[in-house]
Amino acid sequence: MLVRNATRSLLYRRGLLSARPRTYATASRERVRIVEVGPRDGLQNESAVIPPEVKAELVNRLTKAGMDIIESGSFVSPKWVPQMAGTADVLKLMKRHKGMHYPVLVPNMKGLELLLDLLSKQPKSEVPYTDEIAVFTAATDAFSKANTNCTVAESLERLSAVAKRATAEGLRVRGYVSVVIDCPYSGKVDPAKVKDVSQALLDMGCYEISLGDTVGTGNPTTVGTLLHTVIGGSSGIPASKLAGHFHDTYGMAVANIFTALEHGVRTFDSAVGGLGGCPYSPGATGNVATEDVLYALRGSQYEAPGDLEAIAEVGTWISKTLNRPNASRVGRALEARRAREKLEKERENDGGAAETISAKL
Ligand SMILES: CC(C)(COP(=O)([O-])OP(=O)([O-])OC[C@H]1O[C@@H](n2cnc3c(N)ncnc32)[C@H](O)[C@@H]1OP(=O)([O-])[O-])[C@@H](O)C(=O)NCCC(=O)NCCSC(=O)C[C@@](C)(O)CC(=O)[O-]
Repeated sequence: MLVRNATRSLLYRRGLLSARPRTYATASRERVRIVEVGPRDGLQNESAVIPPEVKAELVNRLTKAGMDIIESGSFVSPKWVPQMAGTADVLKLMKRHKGMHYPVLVPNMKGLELLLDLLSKQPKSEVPYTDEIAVFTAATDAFSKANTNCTVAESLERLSAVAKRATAEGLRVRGYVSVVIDCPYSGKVDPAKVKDVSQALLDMGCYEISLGDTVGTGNPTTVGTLLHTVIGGSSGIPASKLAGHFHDTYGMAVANIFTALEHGVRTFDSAVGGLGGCPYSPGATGNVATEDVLYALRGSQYEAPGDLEAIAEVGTWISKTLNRPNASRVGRALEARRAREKLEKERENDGGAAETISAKL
C-alpha cells in the first residue's frame, strides 16, 4: 500500500522541510501517539534556573524534529516548583503551529485563571498559546498531600471544578494519576484504586488518563497486572482512553511500554534525553527517553511521530545546555556514531588533501 512518511509530511506541511517528501511503498503501521513531556516533566526538577528562551528553544527544536504534542510548562505555584515559574513567557516565546498541541499542567482554579487571563490577552490572529490543560492527582493520599497539599478526594473535588470551567472555555483536559505502581511514601499501590481515580477523572471530562509510574519501579508483570485491572471487567476503562507515563529508574520503561501496547494502550509520554524526575518523588529518575521509545518501535507494527536522528540531536543539545549527562542510551549511541562519522569524514578529507598535494608533486 502506498503511504507517505507521516513525520516528513507533517514537517513539510509546517513549512519546516523545503522538499515534498517522497511517497514509497511500505506496510501499513498502527499509529502510536507520543506526548513529549521534556519541557515540563523533564525540566521541572532541574536545580539551576533555566531561562524561558532555552525552554522555548527546546519546544522549537522538538517541533522541528517532528513531535506534535509537546507539554510545555505548568501553571503551578512557583513556591512549590520554582522551575516552572515563567511558563507564560515560554508560551509567548515559542513558535506555535496550527494542529499541534501544547498542554500545560494546572493544579487548581488559580492556575486555570492565570492561563485563561493569558489567553484572553492574546491577539485572535495568533495560534493560541495552548488548547489543552493537564490536571493531576494520585492514587495515594500520601503522594497527593506531598505534591498538591490535599488528599486524593480533595484533589478530585478541586479538579472537577477546574475541568468543568476549562471545558466550558473550549480547552481539552487530560488527566494524570501518579504513583500507579508504588508510592514513595506509602508503598505498594492497589490497582483498583488507580482504576477508581482514573474513572473519576474521566467522569469530570478528561479525554485521556495518563497512568504515571512516578517512581519508575514498575516492570512488565506489575504494569500488566495494573492494566488488567484498569481495563478489565464490565466497568473497565477502554485502553484507548489511557496513556502510559513510565519513569525509567530501573530501566524497565521501554519493556513496560511494550506490555502496555499488548494491552491496547497507544499513547505514551516520554522526554527527550530522558530528562526529568518529579520533585515529590525522591530518587526517581527521568521519563523514558523519547529516543529510546522511537528506537524500540523501529521496524515494529507501530509508527510514532518524530525523526529519531533529529530527536537525538535535540537530546544532545539540551543535555549539553543543562550540563548533565544524556540519559538516553539510544541518544548516547547515536552521539557516538555521529562523532565516528565526523572523524571518518575528516580523515577522508585529510587523505584527499594529501592525495591532491602528492598528485601535484
Ligand atoms: C496545588 C498547590 C498550589 C497547592 O499549594 P498550597 O500551598 O496549598 O496553595 P494555596 O492555595 O494555599 O496558595 C498558597 C500560595 O500559592 C499561590 N498559588 C496557589 N496556586 C497557584 C498557582 N496555580 N499558580 C501560582 N500561584 C499559586 C497562592 O496565591 C498563595 O500565594 P501567597 O498568598 O502565599 O502569595 C501546590 O501544591 C502546587 O502548586 N503543587 C504543584 C506541584 C507540582 O507541580 N508537582 C509536579 C507536577 S506532578 C508530576 O510531575 C507527576 C506527573 C504529572 O508527571 C506524572 C507522574 O510522573 O506521576
